[in-house]
Amino acid sequence: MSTNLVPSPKLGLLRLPHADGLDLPAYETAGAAGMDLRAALADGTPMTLAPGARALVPTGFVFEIPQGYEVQIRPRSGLAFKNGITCLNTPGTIDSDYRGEVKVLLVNLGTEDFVITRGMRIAQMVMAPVTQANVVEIAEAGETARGAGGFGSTGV
Ligand SMILES: O=c1ccn([C@H]2C[C@H](O)[C@@H](COP(=O)(O)OP(=O)(O)OP(=O)(O)O)O2)c(=O)[nH]1
Ligand SMILES: [Mg+2]
Repeated sequence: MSTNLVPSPKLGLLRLPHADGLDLPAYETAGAAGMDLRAALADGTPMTLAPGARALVPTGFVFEIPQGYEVQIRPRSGLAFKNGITCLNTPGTIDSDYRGEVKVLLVNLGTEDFVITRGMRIAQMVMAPVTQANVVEIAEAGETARGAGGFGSTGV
């Protein structure tokens, strides 16, 4: 259930045949920012990620994201802490006009094999507003106190 004061934007989820029977992503608590994504692997054919290996894991859903929004795919902290499993391209970006299956790019940064089974919650998705910039090429960039200082220029 949404606790937002403004109406929640609609996120369409198109279930693909290999997601048959899997729970829809859902907010697990009233204030959750993300919804967990499940591995839509065939039953009985788990995927093993060896240390250092990466794999694209299917979620079994096509998203219909409203224009003006994106979906970010982020790691789950429990898997990262316990198993060294994270999303290689975090945060993954799902464009509002993408109509392919959403997949999760997992990498095993741990020291043990990690076995992914059907229905396992492998990552989370956060829907967020995006602003498309009006890009203009300029001749000079306006002066600021920071100038070109960065990468630790303000000290520790
Ligand atoms: O974790 C991810 C990241 C991306 N995508 C899908 C949706 C996204 O809209 C599309 C393109 O992603 P991105 O722009 O990050 O990849 P790219 O390498 O720039 O590919 P493209 O040239 O297709 O944009 O791939 C996923 O399913 N999972
Ligand atoms: Mg791209």
